Amino acid sequence: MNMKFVVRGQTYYVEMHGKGQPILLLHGFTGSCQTWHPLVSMWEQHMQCIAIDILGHGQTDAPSSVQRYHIDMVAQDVAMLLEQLGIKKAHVLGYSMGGRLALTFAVRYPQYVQTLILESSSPGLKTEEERVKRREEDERLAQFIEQHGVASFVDRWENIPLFSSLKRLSEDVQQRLREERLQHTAIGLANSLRGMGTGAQPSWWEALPQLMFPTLLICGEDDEKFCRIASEMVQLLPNGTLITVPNAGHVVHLEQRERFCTLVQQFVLRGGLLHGD
Ligand SMILES: C=C(O[C@H]1C=C[C@H](C(=O)CCC(=O)O)[C@@H](C(=O)O)[C@@H]1O)C(=O)O
Repeated sequence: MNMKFVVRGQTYYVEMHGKGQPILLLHGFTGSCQTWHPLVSMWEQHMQCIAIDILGHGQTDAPSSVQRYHIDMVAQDVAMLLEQLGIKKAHVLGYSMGGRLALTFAVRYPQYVQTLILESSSPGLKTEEERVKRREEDERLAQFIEQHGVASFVDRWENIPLFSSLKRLSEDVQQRLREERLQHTAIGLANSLRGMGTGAQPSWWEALPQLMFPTLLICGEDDEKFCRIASEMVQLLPNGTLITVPNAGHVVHLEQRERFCTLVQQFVLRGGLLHGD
């Protein structure tokens, strides 16, 4: 079921599939609800899947004001969307940028969170020096998008080292991912980087020890950077589990779809426990 909701003047596109325990699905930068389509068919028998196009992405509005994309603003939008949907508590799954949003949402609105699942994500950058440097990098990337267009940006983006393992996937899967990345507007992607990029958000490193709900961190074995981040995060989480998935890089849900699906479903249906816990 596809719906649109207005939240503080912004129209959000939402897809809902299945029945059972609600799970909120938050895609990554250049993603959309389509990110989850290959997985929902396996989850919908047991979980009510609620996917959102994040501000600036897909069929959700892409406002011109950078401030509107601040990750705290978007997390509040998510809370208001759940209220409109009548959902008091949900499992929350975020991939990459969507994981940073999921973590922001969990820190700000823990009352809504049953369990938290973060795929290839981070709590942000620890120091203001790192954040300033990253904001400058993301500003340059945002200007590239605006000056050269989304297609040129996607050509560049899909070839960064972080996604090198995706070349192992079939042409069909790679083409579908490319088409998902191409659907957005330049202003939406550029302002998403400026407003909710890794350098623009607060650091949640010091908030991790306060997160009492079960938290599952998933990273791909070949994604050294985000496995390193996850290994540090799990030490700080009171109820954290880290699963490193072999033969996968940053996009675990694509590169090891069955394993990812099973991990998430087991974690959700067992209330935050995994086999052998
Ligand atoms: C390249 C880095 O940062 C980017 C990498 C991943 C994030 C993401 O959401 C990518 C999703 C995708 O394209 O499949 C993105 C983000 O969190 O906004 C980061 O900009 C890096 O080395 O940190």
